[in-house]
Amino acid sequence: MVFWKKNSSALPAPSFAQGAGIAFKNVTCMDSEGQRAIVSDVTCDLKAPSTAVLGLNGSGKSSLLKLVNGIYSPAFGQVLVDGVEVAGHEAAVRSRVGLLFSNPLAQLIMPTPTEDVELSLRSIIADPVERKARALELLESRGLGHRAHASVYDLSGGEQQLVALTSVLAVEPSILLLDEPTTLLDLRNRSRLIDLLGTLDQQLVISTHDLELAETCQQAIIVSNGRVIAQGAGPEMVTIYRNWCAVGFPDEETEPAGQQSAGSKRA
Ligand SMILES: Nc1ncnc2c1ncn2[C@@H]1O[C@H](COP(=O)(O)OP(=O)(O)OP(=O)(O)O)[C@@H](O)[C@H]1O
Repeated sequence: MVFWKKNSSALPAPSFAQGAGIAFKNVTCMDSEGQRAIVSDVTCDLKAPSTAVLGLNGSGKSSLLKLVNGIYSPAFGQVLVDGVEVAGHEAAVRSRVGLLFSNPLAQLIMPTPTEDVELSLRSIIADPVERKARALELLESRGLGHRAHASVYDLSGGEQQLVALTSVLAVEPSILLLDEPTTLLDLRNRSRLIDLLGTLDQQLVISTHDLELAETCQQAIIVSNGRVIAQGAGPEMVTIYRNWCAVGFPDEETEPAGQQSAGSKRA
């Protein structure tokens, strides 16, 4: 696996085609040791306003998201974001693609919400006074004004998630990748987050085990053993996925129910 190369920003600024979406072209990504494909020959276009990525634990969902914003690089094939290949343009792509982790503490790196959002704004607002004012305004708009100067460790999980989302959205990316965004939330905060996602202008790609959330997405893909094995309308894919979870996936050998293990069998 190849990680982001710092000198990529030296390349000429690429011209993005707004709305072209995400394209995987015969993408294979190897694990850190280069021994095993964690994503195998994936070809698909993600253009819908919202796409759910469904799959069992370890099927490769997060790895697909990491390929889109250049945290992981393909060993073979190409990943395109709005018509621009991610490899070689990682910095430019990251300014267009926000990624929200399932555990907000994995991405809140500053001591307080205000400082975290300010850090995010550094790339677009040079003046520190203006930056702080904007950070406070954004936190206020998400109902977090009263927690703006608290320690991020003193926030509830739901508040941490909202701060992380505020930081990611502060730079107005055109695509938002969300990795299991509802996993750590209670029912109320889960509903609030789903409602909030419905108001965003960004193209959303959501890796999730939350099938109700997946049903709200226009599109869904089903990932199994690092391959995209189905793509279609969100609700239709959820029905198919539920069935495969019960009876076995097409690329698994038949095993007695309850004994199937993710990643252990190949078609
Ligand atoms: N950097 C890495 N080095 C080695 N193996 C990796 C790496 N990243 C992912 N993997 C492996 O690739 C497989 C897919 O991982 P991934 O995190 O993409 O799955 P997932 O579908 O998101 O799983 P979950 O639903 O449990 O979060 C797993 O077996 C995982 O251990």
